[in-house]
Amino acid sequence: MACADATAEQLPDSFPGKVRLVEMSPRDGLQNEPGRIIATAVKVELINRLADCGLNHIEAASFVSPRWVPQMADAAEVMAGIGRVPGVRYAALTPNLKGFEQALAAGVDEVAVFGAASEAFSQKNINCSIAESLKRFMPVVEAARAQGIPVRGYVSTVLGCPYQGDVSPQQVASVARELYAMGCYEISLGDTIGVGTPLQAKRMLEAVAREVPVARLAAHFHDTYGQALANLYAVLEEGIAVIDASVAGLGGCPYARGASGNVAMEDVLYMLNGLGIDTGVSLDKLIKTGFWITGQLGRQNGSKVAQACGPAQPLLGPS
Ligand SMILES: CC(C)(COP(=O)([O-])OP(=O)([O-])OC[C@H]1O[C@@H](n2cnc3c(N)ncnc32)[C@H](O)[C@@H]1OP(=O)([O-])[O-])[C@@H](O)C(=O)NCCC(=O)NCCSC(=O)C[C@@](C)(O)CC(=O)[O-]
Repeated sequence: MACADATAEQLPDSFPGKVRLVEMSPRDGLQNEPGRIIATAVKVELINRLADCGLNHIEAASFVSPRWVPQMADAAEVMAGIGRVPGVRYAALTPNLKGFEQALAAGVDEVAVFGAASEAFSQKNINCSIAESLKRFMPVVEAARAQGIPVRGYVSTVLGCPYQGDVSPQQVASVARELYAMGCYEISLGDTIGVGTPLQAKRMLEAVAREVPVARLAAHFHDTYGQALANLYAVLEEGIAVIDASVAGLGGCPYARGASGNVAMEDVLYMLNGLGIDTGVSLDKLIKTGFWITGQLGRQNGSKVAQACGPAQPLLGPS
């Protein structure tokens, strides 16, 4: 069987017919890369290649404090360097008004505020409580609305926190509700440390869906414990139709100890192709892009599908 041709099965009724894929690698994928600062030109080429794969929603950068996340310090240069493909939405994280103003000047199409369901994680990641973070996001959402820029909202630690352990579905639902009520058009639910399992993911989603329509929710699962695809299948069955993932499974949050990458985009796409769910993305090109970026970073490709299908390409390593 050719790699791009996972056999399409009859789609169960509860599944969405179409899924929007949100590519995380230029931001979530690279923000935690250890060792050396990745060249702006590499980030720019990655984003251009991802757009060429058919991905039309790419989180390209992060306008956060460079002291907190040095890998994202060149966000404005990255935005200035990329080719802007019509129909592709180039998004960026903005934790506060300062970040929003920089993102606006850099010409992003969309911004995202990022909160957490766990107090401890909120403190470690953005240096404030959940309540304070929500207060801080409000002017960002208002300023974005005034400029006609859509705002996405993240809730981290939806299935567990590296600092405080269990997180209740009700707490996730409460933060998601606040972000949605504030004006975020979509809430992305992050299993930041990839500890969740399928029934837990379903229960969490059921609680959130009582507060925010499921059509306004996205799944953002990391694959630390190898559960991400199973968890995605569980939430697809509940109607989730937006999935965040990262080519080659790159990534991890600098403020979540032990967190590995996002679920690999290639693996998600292979599964969706097998379910007959339309995405408009080329698996073949994506696999090539995954090998290209892992070659640039000098690291192994974290996608099982790429490992199974791709030519065993030698790592080029950093030059
Ligand atoms: C939120 C802050 C800024 C608070 O950090 P703070 O230290 O409390 O902020 P502050 O307002 O006191 O400012 C301190 C300094 O930072 C500067 N500053 C302030 N804001 C900005 C900005 N936007 N851009 C550039 N610089 C900024 C500000 O100007 C000042 O500079 P100084 O006067 O000391 O020279 C900080 O904690 C921060 O940047 N955190 C970022 C953390 C981060 O990016 N984490 C990774 C992304 S979240 C994630 O990965 C999870 C997710 C989304 O993928 C979903 C999931 O998987 O769960």
